[in-house]
Amino acid sequence: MIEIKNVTKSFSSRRTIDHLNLTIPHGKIVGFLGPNGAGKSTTIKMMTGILPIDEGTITLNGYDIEKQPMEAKKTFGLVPDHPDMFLRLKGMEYLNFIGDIFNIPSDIRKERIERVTKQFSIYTALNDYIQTYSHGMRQKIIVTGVLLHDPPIWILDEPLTGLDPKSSYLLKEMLREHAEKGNTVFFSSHGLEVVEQLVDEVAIINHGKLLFYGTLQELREQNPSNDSLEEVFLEMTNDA
Ligand SMILES: Nc1ncnc2c1ncn2[C@@H]1O[C@H](COP(=O)(O)OP(=O)(O)OP(=O)(O)O)[C@@H](O)[C@H]1O
Repeated sequence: MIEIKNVTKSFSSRRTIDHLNLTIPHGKIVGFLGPNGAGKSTTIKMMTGILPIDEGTITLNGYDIEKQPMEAKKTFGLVPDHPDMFLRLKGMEYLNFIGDIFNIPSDIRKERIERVTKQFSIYTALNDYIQTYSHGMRQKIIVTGVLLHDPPIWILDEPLTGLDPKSSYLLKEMLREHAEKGNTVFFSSHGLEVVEQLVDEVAIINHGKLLFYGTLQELREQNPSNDSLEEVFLEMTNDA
């Protein structure tokens, strides 16, 4: 479970996140929607301890990300929007680094790395430098790292951008399976079709404020005059 309580964040006195309250429960896939600049990545960066919070608190499975960062960080895996990290490591070195940090026994490590990287078709690239990987391959190596330590909470910032259809399908299956086991999956997306296929609930923000949180069914019931999720979304986030 992720609990965001009254969180505010400003950049150079411009308020980007404005008293945001949101609880992401166990056992659900929650999609995080909002137009460009709405504050999705900023929220995810505060959730994961990358950016400090100005006001309010964020807890992950009960651990405060600012007061108990070590405990909180053990409970989640993050797939960031720009997967351009550890470029000077080879794929296998990166995965072993993750395995060492999270004390994953070598037999489990070997089995998970082999299984997931073969599914993602990056097994044969594990001895290449991440620098040489495409955007999609970089995403896949980070997702493999998350699956390697298998934390209860998965947080993903636009995870499907740049993935080929097979990998995108596979990742969606993995997200569903993770939530079905009672875990928490929270991902931001601009792909409304993906959201419609995958999520149990959606959170919609604009200008750092929560506009809606609930199921797609509830969203439709609240907006009966619009036929599609696209129309609901456009009307809800229309600034004109
Ligand atoms: N480090 C920063 N310094 C100054 N302003 C920032 C910083 N990070 C984000 N912002 C601003 O905060 C606002 C929200 O940005 P954010 O990246 O959270 O939006 P987003 O919803 O993820 O957008 P997108 O869908 O385009 O990725 C934007 O106006 C952005 O310019």
